[in-house]
Amino acid sequence: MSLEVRTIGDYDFPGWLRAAKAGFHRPPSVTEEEIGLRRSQTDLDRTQGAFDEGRCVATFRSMPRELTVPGGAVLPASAITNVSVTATHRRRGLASRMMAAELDASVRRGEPVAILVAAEYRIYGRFGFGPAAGVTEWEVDTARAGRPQGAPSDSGRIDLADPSEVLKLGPLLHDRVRLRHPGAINRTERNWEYATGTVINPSFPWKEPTFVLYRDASGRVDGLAAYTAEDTWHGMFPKVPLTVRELIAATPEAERALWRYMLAMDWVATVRTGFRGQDDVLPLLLDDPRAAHVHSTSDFLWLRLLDVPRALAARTYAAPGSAVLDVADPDGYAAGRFRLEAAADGTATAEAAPSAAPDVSLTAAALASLYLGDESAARLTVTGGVTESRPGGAARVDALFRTARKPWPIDTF
Ligand SMILES: CC(=O)SCCNC(=O)CCNC(=O)[C@H](O)C(C)(C)COP(=O)(O)OP(=O)(O)OC[C@H]1O[C@@H](n2cnc3c(N)ncnc32)[C@H](O)[C@@H]1OP(=O)(O)O
Repeated sequence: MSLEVRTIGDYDFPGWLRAAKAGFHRPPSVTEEEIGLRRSQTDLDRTQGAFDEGRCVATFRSMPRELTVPGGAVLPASAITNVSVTATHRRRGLASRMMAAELDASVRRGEPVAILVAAEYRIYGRFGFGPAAGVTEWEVDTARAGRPQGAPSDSGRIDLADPSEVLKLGPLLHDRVRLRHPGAINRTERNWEYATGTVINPSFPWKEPTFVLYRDASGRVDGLAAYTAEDTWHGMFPKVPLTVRELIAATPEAERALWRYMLAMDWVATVRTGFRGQDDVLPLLLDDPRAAHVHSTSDFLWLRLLDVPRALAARTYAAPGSAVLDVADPDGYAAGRFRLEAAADGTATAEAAPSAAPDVSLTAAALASLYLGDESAARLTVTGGVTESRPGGAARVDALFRTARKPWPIDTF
C-alpha cells in the first residue's frame, strides 16, 4: 500500500482536521464553524498530512514561535503540534516521515531549534529531542498552609478584571514575563482570544474563569491570574476547590501577592496550582510548605537542536570559561564538535572546532536537556547521555550551563 505524505492544501483541510481529532480521541466530526476557526490559525505551508487513497490518516503541523533561552534572548523555534496517526495506520513510519520533512524544512527556514509538548515520553527521543523543561502541579491544603509567608509590604493592589481588560493588558505583561523564564514561548492574538473566551474552540469546553490583575503603586500591571472554583459544601461547611488557570508575574511582589490572594480566599479548601516550573517558589510562600502536595511532576517541553552554534551563542552562561562539546546525532543536524567560549558578562561565542579535544561527548538529546538549564551534565553521565572525554569535563560544562532557576514552559501549544 502506498501512503502519500505531503503538505496539505485548502481542500484537504476538513479531512485533515477530522483525522487529527480522531487521532487524539476526540469526536471526529467537524462543523463549518470549527473548520473556519481552525483553518484561520493553520499555516498550510507548515502542515502535513498522510493520505491513503485520498483519505487523510495522519497529521502534523508546526508554528513559528519565539523560545526564551537563559539570559532572556529569544530564538526562533518551530513549535510542532497536532502529531497524530489514526489507529488504523500506526507503526508504519508515518510520524517518522513527517518529522523528517519538518526538521528539514525548519533548517531551510533558519530555525535553530524545534520544540514540542510530548504526549508520551517515549515518542520523540528517537528524533533527537530531549526533555528540556519540566512542570510540577501542586495541590495546597489551605487550612494546613497557614498564613502565607512574608509581610504584604508592597503597596500594589489586586482588582478583578473583565476578559476585555485582560485581552488588552495581558499581552504586554506576558511579553515581559516570558522573557524572565527560559522555556517560555510567545502567545498569539488567538491564544489570548481563547484564554479570555472571546473566541471559543468547540473542541475544548470553555468555563469562564475569574481574572485578577496585580498593579504596582504606579499602576503598572505586573501580574495576572485566572482561576475557577466549584461551589462545594459539605453540610454547612464550605469546601471549595480552586484551580489556578494561570498565574504570571513580572516581579516578586506581584507573584507573592497573587499567591496570597489565592490562598487566603474564604471558603477555599484546596488550591490546585496548574503547571508551574519545577522549582516554583509557591511551597516556600506557605507557613507550612508541606501543605503543598505535589499532584504531578513531569517532563513537558522537548527540544531538538538544529543549529548548535547559533543556539549556544544565543544563551548566557554562569561563569567565564570554555568547553568543547562533541555532539553525536545520527540525523546529522546537531552533529559535530563545538567550542563554546563564555565571557565574564555571560555572553558567548560558539563555533565548529572539529580538531579540538572535547571535554565531553554527548547525544543531541542530552544537549537539549542541558540547554535551557533543566538538567546537569553530572546527572547525564550516569544515564550515558554525557560521557567525559577528559576528567572533570562534566563539571566544566555544568559550571557554564547551570542556571539560577529551572526553565518554566508557561504555555502549552
Ligand atoms: C507534539 C504532539 O503533537 S504530541 C502527540 C503525539 N500523538 C499522539 O500521542 C496521538 C496517539 N499516537 C499516535 O498518533 C501515533 O502513535 C504517533 C504519532 C505517536 C506515532 O506515529 P507512528 O506513525 O505510529 O510512528 P512511527 O511508525 O513513525 O514510529 C517510529 C518509531 O517510534 C515508535 N513509537 C511511535 N509511537 C510510540 C509511542 N507512543 N510509544 C513508544 N514508541 C513509539 C515506533 O514503535 C517506531 O519504533 P521502531 O522504529 O523501533 O519500530
